[in-house]
Amino acid sequence: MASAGKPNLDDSRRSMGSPKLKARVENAKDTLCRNVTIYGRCRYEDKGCAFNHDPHRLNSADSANKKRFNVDSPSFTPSLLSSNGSSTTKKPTTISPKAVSAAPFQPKTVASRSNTSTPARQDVLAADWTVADVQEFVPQGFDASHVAPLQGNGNGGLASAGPFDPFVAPSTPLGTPGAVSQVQPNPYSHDPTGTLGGAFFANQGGFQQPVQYHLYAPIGPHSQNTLGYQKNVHDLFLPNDFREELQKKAAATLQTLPNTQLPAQVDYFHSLVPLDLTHQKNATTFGFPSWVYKAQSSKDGNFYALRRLEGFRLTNEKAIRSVQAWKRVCNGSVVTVHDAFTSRSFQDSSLIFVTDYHPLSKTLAEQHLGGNNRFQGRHNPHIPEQVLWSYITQIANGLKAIHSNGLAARIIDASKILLTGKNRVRLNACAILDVVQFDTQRTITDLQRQDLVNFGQLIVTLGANSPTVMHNPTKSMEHFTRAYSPQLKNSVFWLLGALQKDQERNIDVFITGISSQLMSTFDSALHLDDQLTSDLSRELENGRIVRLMTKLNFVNERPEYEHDRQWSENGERYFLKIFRDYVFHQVDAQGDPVTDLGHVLACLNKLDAGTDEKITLVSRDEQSCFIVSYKELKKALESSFQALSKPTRRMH
Ligand SMILES: Nc1ncnc2c1ncn2[C@@H]1O[C@H](COP(=O)(O)OP(=O)(O)OP(=O)(O)O)[C@@H](O)[C@H]1O
Repeated sequence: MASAGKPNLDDSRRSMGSPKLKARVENAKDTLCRNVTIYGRCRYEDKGCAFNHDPHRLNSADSANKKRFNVDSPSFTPSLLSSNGSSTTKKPTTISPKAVSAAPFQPKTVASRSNTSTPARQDVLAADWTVADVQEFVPQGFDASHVAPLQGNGNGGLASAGPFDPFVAPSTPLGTPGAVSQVQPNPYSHDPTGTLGGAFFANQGGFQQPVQYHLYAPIGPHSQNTLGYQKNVHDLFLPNDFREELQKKAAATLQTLPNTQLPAQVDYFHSLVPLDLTHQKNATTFGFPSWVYKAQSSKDGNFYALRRLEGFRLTNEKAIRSVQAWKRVCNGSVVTVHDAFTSRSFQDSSLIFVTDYHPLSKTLAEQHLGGNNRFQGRHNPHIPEQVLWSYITQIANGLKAIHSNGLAARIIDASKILLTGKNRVRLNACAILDVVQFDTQRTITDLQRQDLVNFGQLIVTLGANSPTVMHNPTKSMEHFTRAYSPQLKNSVFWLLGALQKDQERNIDVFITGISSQLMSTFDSALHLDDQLTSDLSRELENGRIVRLMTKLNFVNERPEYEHDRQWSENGERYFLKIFRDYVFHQVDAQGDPVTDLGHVLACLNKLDAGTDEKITLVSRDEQSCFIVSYKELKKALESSFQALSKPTRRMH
């Protein structure tokens, strides 16, 4: 009930000189910092955090301090509790002060993903040789788990390597001392420890308390020419096409193939689904027919791509050891290699390579050349120069990582480069020739120069939209010169001449030569990053609101409490019941339902934030009318939910 005699306890409007505020700052010293409770320590302890960081000091404090955990406690949850905000024309309603101690919503159990989706490993079809069998010297205490992402994550899995934020002092060591230098921390990644991502309890970092979670600040980029009335509900959520793409990728990842002839188990993989579009045996690339499958790992429950080389017999155990070096190539332009082993699961002797799986990816040949020589007559659209430069930049990035690891890609072919997103390419099927043609006499420098030549031929082939264009080099170069800028032509010519010994030609020199194009591709990547951040911020609210609605629905309309006056028709639950009508069941002047998503989101956000704004709630029979603040509703919801979570507290 809105009691006239009580002061208005609206903190946000208080002046700094308020005696109550001063008392709060005093009290903070006696309040254990919530960062200490949650994380064990507060990184702002020496940087001005006003709260107490020594639990012992708190324990020894006199009992008067304990009394300070009351409505004035400067905690994260708005804890002002009084009957000042509500009024009823029928019966006075108060909220129990116990609501103040209501804990925040925590899901009770979190099922481990691998526990639910992963059957136990069965070692019935053990392989003859695996990379893991053949131990190799690993320099400086290298920990493979730091560089082996389980799924491609767009930045080559660096997120798992303990990214480094140059603006934040690290709270934990970045990795084992002496970790291999190739595993560079990504300065653009977010703090994976979550220490900054969660609620920020101390009065630090410019946050005002309470944090106004219901305030929306749209993050750019914004479309320039839209007026207010042109906005619609889609502006609040992920763009439809992006959502659709993510859903299709998830569906492809989870696809299974019942009644398949494929083996049920290949070493530690199961649920194989073929990814090849044709059943034609093609041994041109590797010297053996190769097949690609999606499969789920029994070790970690994740999905991988398995490439099988049919009929391969391993004669030299050192050959498969060469894959160890590939496991260390962790780059956004290379499909990460995880493992290799021989297997008899396909009733033959096969060599299996395990790599990242990129759902719904196509090869560049499928995208631009009409598949593998199959539809040569088909007209393929011309690839714009900017797209070619983007491919060149990404492939150069991949080659740089490969060459600086002392390796060579050996296959740079349109049929072995994956398009995993819009204009996003990754070198695939690396490592295979290192095993299959282990006995090659060519030096690594020679193979790296050959990579550059293959790279040049790939660009000419793509530029001409024809897989056979390199059969007639003069004609193809003439075409390329006509269709593209001199800078692009010169770069490609330089690559094609990489085997000439006249001058030093390596990937570093090439990258220096195309630096202006690197900047433009980098800028596009930054724009994409901005766009994705903006899209992500729209989704930010959804998670919170789902949790809030879940809580509301837990509390409202429980049949087992139907005759419990304490539960549904009395006290705080009654507010919530009428509040539910206020949010979802409003009708307009004609009695038609109001389905205004904006109203729902605004109400729920205010509820989540516990604002001081008051609303009028009218019961369905129009006999009761409450004026109640969101702050009180929030407390009512918290305490009702707590009562549900703790059965012993039930009132019957
Ligand atoms: N790591 C991967 N993740 C997802 N899909 C992949 C992966 N590797 C290959 N694929 C898909 O599997 C299919 C077959 O790949 P493959 O490399 O065998 O190409 P191909 O066009 O069949 O060439 P070839 O005729 O030489 O075998 C392609 O559609 C490709 O997009």
